[in-house]
Amino acid sequence: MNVEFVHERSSLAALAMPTVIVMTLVLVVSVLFHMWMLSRRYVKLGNMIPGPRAYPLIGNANMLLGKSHDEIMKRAIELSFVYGSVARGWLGYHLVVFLTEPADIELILNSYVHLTKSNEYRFFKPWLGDGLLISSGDKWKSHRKLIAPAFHQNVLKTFIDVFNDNSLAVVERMRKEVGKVFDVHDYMSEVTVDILLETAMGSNRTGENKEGFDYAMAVMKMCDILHSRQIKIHLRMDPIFNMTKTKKEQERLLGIIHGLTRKVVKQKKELFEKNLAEGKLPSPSLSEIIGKEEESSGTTKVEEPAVISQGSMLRDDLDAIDENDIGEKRRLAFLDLMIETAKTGADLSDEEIKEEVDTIMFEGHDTTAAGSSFVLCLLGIHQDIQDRVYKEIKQIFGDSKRKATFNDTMEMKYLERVIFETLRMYPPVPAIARKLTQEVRLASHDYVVPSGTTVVIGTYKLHRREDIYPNPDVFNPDNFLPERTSNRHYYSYIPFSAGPRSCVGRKYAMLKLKVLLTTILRNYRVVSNLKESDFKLQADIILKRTDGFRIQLEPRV
Ligand code: HEM
Repeated sequence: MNVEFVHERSSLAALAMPTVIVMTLVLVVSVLFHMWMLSRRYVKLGNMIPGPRAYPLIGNANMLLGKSHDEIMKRAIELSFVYGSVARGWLGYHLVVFLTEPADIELILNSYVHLTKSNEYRFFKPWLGDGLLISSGDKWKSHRKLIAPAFHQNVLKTFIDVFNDNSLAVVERMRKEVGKVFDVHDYMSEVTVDILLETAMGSNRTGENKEGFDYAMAVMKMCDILHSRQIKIHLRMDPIFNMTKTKKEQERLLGIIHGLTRKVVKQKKELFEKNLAEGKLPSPSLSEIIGKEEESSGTTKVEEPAVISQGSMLRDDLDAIDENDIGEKRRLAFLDLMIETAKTGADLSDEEIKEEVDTIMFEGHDTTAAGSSFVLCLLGIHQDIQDRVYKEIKQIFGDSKRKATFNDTMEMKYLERVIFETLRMYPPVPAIARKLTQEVRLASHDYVVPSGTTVVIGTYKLHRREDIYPNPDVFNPDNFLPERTSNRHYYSYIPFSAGPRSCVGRKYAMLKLKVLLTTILRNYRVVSNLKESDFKLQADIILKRTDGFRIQLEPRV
């Protein structure tokens, strides 16, 4: 036998020995760890809930690996048919429970206990800090109470001109697309940022205002970065993300965004204080704008916990209010209202005001851009429904070219149903996630969801339940006729979430969508030769089409 060969074999064996020992040790520790985990109440309770077979250490994480976001979305929908309205998954040993039963959803969303957002929301932190969307506990409660009045209907009414002017501007910008197939989302995104710049900060990006322009661009790019952190597994991990060019770009964009928000907060505050020193009290005050009843009670109302029926939610968005009331005379951005609130004794620092403005810019942007884009795509496909919307527009405006008023928006009943139906089938926020800090016994099944679990409320799937919406995959605005909505469980329709932590901007969004969509439809017929089955949906924080929101426009004569 070759001596050299024998020597090589023995040194290989010497090397292999420790490796075998280490591997055996790892295996034994893993098995013991797995057994210990199985014996824990958390895991035992989780395993009582139906779900796909979980593997030691990885749980069901294998189902996500290497999958694109539309594949994950497709798979999640398939599994929802297998496991029903309560299902679980394991990410390693972290329990994730999916709920699509209105009674269970109510338990979570209508509670003042389950308000903590899941870890997924951490990507927003560098931008939004502790703003309303991600804060929790007492901070969230007190800020919600301070901010909700700024979204009062009387304040929103003063924004009608901003909605009109920016809608007309985007109609003009889109003229160059006439006759072509194009992605309408870019336009909807731009007009949304423009409107938010004016209504949230009292700023704009027209003419000389380069800062406003850079800010708008930075908001749009930051949204793209947040999306890519959701989609790309490696970017989800902070240590890896921190080494990428995207992180550097994020820092640059946040420099622009925070720089402008801070500057505007400072300027507006100085102006407010100067006026105050000169005895020029803001008139009317915020409490005068939103009505005497709140002022006299000494507190401002937090939005009602949503125990109202769906039918009344439709009315809630458009309460009849006199066109010539005090609010019309004084248009203030959300930022001004927050400065005023802070100056009248509320505990709201400059940095906190900045965080809330940033939050409104983020939450108000992508959601409404996606919502309006979906409406236009669906109207392009369903010409009969577009004709009915146009007939309603003609009844309201006749042949006049005048701008929409608040009262006009109250007449847009059919369009309202079209928007609600679009948000049913394509909810811009397709899922809501909470981290449980207390265990919950579900209403629909005899399961206890342990504390520490991530609960995912599957809005998209809930909105397509056949027992709630017959023919759920058919676009039918009549699903929102008052006689149909009045018999439905309130928590069976939650595009804006519901309960104490519902969307603070929902009335703003509905009003803006109505003005924007009617302005577009008064000028163009929307055409599409696609079918809804062609839509490639992306499972993300915001529901979008990966194939683009492609439509065509024909000028109306
Ligand atoms: C179609 C448009 C919109 C949809 C579908 C929508 C949907 C939602 C949903 C589902 C939530 C709850 C998120 C969660 O709990 O994780 C939410 C929260 C929020 N939305 Fe909207 N939103 C829209 C427009 C807006 C607009 C225009 C604004 C502001 C101008 C806004 C501001 C907010 C804020 C500040 C929160 C956090 C509320 C809190 O936690 O107390 N949203 N939105």
